[in-house]
Amino acid sequence: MGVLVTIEGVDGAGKFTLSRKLTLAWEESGVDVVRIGFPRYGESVHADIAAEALAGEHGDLETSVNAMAVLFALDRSSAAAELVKLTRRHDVVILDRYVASNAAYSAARVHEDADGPMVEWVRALEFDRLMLPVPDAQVLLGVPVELAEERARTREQEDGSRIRDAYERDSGLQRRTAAVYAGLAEKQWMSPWHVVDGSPDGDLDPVQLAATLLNERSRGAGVTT
Ligand SMILES: Nc1ncnc2c1ncn2[C@@H]1O[C@H](COP(=O)(O)OP(=O)(O)OP(=O)(O)O)[C@@H](O)[C@H]1O
Ligand SMILES: Cc1cn([C@H]2C[C@H](O)[C@@H](COP(=O)(O)O)O2)c(=O)[nH]c1=O
Repeated sequence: MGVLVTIEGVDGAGKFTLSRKLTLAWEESGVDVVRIGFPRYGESVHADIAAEALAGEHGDLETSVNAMAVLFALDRSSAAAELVKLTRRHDVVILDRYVASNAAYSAARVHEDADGPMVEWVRALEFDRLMLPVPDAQVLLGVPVELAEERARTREQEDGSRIRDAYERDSGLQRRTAAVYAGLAEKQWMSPWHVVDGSPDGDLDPVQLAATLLNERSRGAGVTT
């Protein structure tokens, strides 16, 4: 079995960029890696409806925290069998966002923390009911929220197809989401977490991180909730 690794963080933190650097580092050392990003826009109707809701379509759908979370969860559910298969066939499967995104954003939307009922609801829905595979390791890419917001704004100006959605425009939500993520990492929610500093003066070394993550399966992932 390969290692199932996730990258988590607020919007604009640099998750996609980091997942590419990690993928490159693994490939350069001969590790067989596959990368998947959630939500799976263009591949999953649930993901596309969620994106449309965040862009203002579908009436009051976006106002329901649980309905949005169920859409994101169903997107993952329809990829569950494939995830298990990929983890058997490759050394590493790296996911850009996964279940912890739903836990962090949903809890933040209802002003709860990592110990609240929303995080437990997401855990029961996705891991118990939908039986999604539990990651071997989760990486929290920490950057100051102001920097992440600035990056998302710049990306919007440079790429007309990346218009900021309702969550990205909500500074309070981004701050609360960062706090819930910190709480999930602190309690090592579901699997070991690695908190890395993605700020410009941080000491993030993708090559070193890639090596550390590769060892997670052999370390034997302990599960805490
Ligand atoms: N280390 C970095 N230094 C400078 N700019 C960066 C860095 N990492 C990412 N960026 C830039 O910040 C923007 C957001 O990065 P990226 O798309 O990787 O973030 P993300 O966390 O995947 O975003 P989202 O969750 O909103 O899709 C991009 O324009 C990217 O080029
Ligand atoms: C996967 C997932 C995502 N979200 C949130 C996080 C973002 O604000 C939006 C869209 O995701 P993207 O990475 O910016 O394309 O949705 C969420 O609340 N729950 C999830 O499971």
